[in-house]
Amino acid sequence: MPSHSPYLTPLSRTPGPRSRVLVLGAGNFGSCLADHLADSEHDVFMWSREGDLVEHFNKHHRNLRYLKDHEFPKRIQAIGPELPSSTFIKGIDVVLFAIPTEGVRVTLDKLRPSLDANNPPLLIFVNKGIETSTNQLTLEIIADTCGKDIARVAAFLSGPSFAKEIVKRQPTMVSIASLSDEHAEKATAVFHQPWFRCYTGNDPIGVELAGALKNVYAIATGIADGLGYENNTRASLITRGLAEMTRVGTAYGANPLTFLSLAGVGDLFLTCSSSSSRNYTVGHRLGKGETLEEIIRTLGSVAEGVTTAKGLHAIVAELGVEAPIATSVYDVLYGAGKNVDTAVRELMEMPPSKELDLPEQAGTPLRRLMKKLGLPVDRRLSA
Ligand SMILES: NC(=O)C1=CN([C@@H]2O[C@H](COP(=O)(O)OP(=O)(O)OC[C@H]3O[C@@H](n4cnc5c(N)ncnc54)[C@H](O)[C@@H]3O)[C@@H](O)[C@H]2O)C=CC1
Ligand SMILES: O=C(CO)COP(=O)(O)O
Repeated sequence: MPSHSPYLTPLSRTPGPRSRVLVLGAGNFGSCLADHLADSEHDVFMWSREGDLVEHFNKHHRNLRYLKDHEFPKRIQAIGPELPSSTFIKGIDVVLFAIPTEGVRVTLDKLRPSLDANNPPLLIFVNKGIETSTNQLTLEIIADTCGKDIARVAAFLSGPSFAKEIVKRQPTMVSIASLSDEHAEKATAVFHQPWFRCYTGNDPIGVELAGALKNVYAIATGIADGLGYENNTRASLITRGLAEMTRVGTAYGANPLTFLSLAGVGDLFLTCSSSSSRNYTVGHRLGKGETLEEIIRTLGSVAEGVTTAKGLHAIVAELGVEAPIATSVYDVLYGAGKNVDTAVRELMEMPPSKELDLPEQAGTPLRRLMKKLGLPVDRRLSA
């Protein structure tokens, strides 16, 4: 059972349909969601590419490297390091991708021959990033690797959800979006519990962009905090970060309201204001004077904002939108050693501008994607 404070009443489970779920990735988030799903009485198989972790997990019901203090339910079976066979996958109802974005394409490529395009398992993605080699979001990667039938029904779960709090059954709320309303509802039925409320939506591109971009702004607030700036600065960066995210998202074709959702401002606020966030921590340590190489070497876990800052920089250039905070983060991480203090000063010395402005031309990347998927663009487009 999860370890609650004795003063908190644990929320009880709501019985629901039982599924056979394959969780890909046994890091912080994969193992935390495997725990949640097993506690929701699903049959859970958790794949890891780390053979020693698999062996140790099945013997001791503990994860060798992540969430080390937590004892996992015995009904989770770890598998790996090889990906499961086609026959195994044919018996699976839900495949949950909980690996970093950089690993999604190659994993989908390997799984594709096992996926029946006419009757695929429900595919749910929780990664929050932009692929660096293509500057694509995961929905675009799915369309490339698996084709339109699978991309049209993929679902995306995102929102303010630190793994270490979910395993303690702290009340948590997330967004689940898909181009298919039916599949967003199916994914919700798999995850929803009184301690883990899921809200459905039909803007997966907005949900994905919000989840990926907030990591870059968390690096920015971490830098400011690390430098010694205080609450006014952090609140201002979060708010201007939200304006930037909404502007980029709208130009991409997302619904601007998505940035006011759990996946949007909810996760932005969480990640930009807590030292539990790896992305915030990267920024904080940069602000304190450490080098990026040293931070990455010792972090022990992925901070997607570091790679996403590159993809975002390219998208901002392609769409021609203003994103000064994202540009500053990119310059600090990759721009000829720009000093963090200089980056903050340059932001503060920009000329005054309108507070809320959305781009007039919206949706080119989304139009491209919807055309590829053979779907109408009208109700998805923000402007
Ligand atoms: N930790 C958290 O609280 C949350 C994490 N996320 C997102 O979930 C994704 C995974 O994050 P974490 O589990 O926290 O990361 P982690 O660093 O704790 O674990 C990553 C896992 O993925 C595996 N992995 C890494 N690269 C891989 C590849 N190329 N192919 C196959 N497996 C690979 C690792 O072996 C490890 O099992 C990220 O996109 C993150 O932004 C989303 C919400 C909350
Ligand atoms: O996305 C997260 C919580 O919702 C986790 O954030 P970090 O990856 O910065 O730890």
